[in-house]
Amino acid sequence: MFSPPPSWTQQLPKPDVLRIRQATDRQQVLTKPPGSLGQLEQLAIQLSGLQVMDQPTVDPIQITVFAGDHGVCEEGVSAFPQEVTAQMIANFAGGGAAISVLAKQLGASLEVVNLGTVGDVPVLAGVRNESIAPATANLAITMAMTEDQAYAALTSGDAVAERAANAGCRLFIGGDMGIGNTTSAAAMACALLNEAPQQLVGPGTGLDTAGVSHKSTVVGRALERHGDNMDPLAVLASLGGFEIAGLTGAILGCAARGIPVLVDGFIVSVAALLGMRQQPGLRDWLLFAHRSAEPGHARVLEAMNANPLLDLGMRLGEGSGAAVAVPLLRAACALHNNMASFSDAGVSNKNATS
Ligand SMILES: Cc1cc2ncn([C@H]3O[C@H](COP(=O)(O)O)[C@@H](O)[C@H]3O)c2cc1C
Ligand SMILES: O=C(O)c1cccnc1
Repeated sequence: MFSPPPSWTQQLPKPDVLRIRQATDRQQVLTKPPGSLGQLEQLAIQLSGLQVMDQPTVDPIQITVFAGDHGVCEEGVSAFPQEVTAQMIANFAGGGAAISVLAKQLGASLEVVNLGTVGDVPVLAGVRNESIAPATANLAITMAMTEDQAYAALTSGDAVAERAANAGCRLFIGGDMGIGNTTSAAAMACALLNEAPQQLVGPGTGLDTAGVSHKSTVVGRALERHGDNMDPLAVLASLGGFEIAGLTGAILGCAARGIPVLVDGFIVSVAALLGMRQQPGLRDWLLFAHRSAEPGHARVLEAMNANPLLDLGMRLGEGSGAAVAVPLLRAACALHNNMASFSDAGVSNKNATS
């Protein structure tokens, strides 16, 4: 009955080669030794190619936090109780969550898409209730969701991208809220990367050593049930979360509509990895903000050949690490767009012979 959004299967656009060449040439003639702005140069060039703009910009920014609860919480895999998911949705809307503060500081638009929580979520400004079910099923013992539920979550994510494109968004940041989601993301990453749970399972919100060991056992049971099927939809339905599926749908949907995506931490990276397994061309559209302290993130980044901008020991989710990296992208664009060239400024360029 349900089907995936078009961005799940249709060819994604590619970066504009002409803009990439022009932006690369421009970086060579700005008043600095070539390459001296390091990754900031590459960021501006990538954004110019993706946005098909001579003067790249990251504004306006859309931040969307996807929320969903996880049946696997009944295995005792999180340091926090499940009702926190719904309570945090109210906190996002009330302005008190980390991402609320950061979005306000950046002047970015923030919305929450609730794909299903155990706790009640009242009608709140800035929160869309698109509940699929109160929670996923316990992935340690059964499929987390049906294929139809996975399609519904992917479609909610795609609709976020559609609204962002209609609003003229130039940069998308996805965030996650779902107690238990580091278990789901670790299980998905193990399945996609053929890794053992011990390699990718970490403390999440703050489990102690015994807690992490128990969580690894739970992920191991899930992987045994799941088998070695690496098909992205199968991995998502079997081991995923509604909010992770929503993130994948939004990330693919943004790429399909020409919007670059600044990837946050462990959870969002696993959603992006899943999207890349379905659509390898997605990689072009991703910028990587930070390396989360959640230990599995490094391996997931490596699988995407990603070298993130920041390593601040953050491990929150919500899109917070991506939000913190936005000023670097703004700096990259400002430098690219506003620096003088050697000829404009009358500065002697590098000796042709040296
Ligand atoms: C108050 C609070 C705010 C959060 N914001 C994001 N997370 C993050 O932590 C959770 C994942 O960790 P685990 O798998 O250990 O439950 C997710 O909700 C994630 O978004 C939070 C967690 C808490 C407790
Ligand atoms: O890096 C993340 O996305 C993360 C880490 C811990 C808890 N929640 C999210």
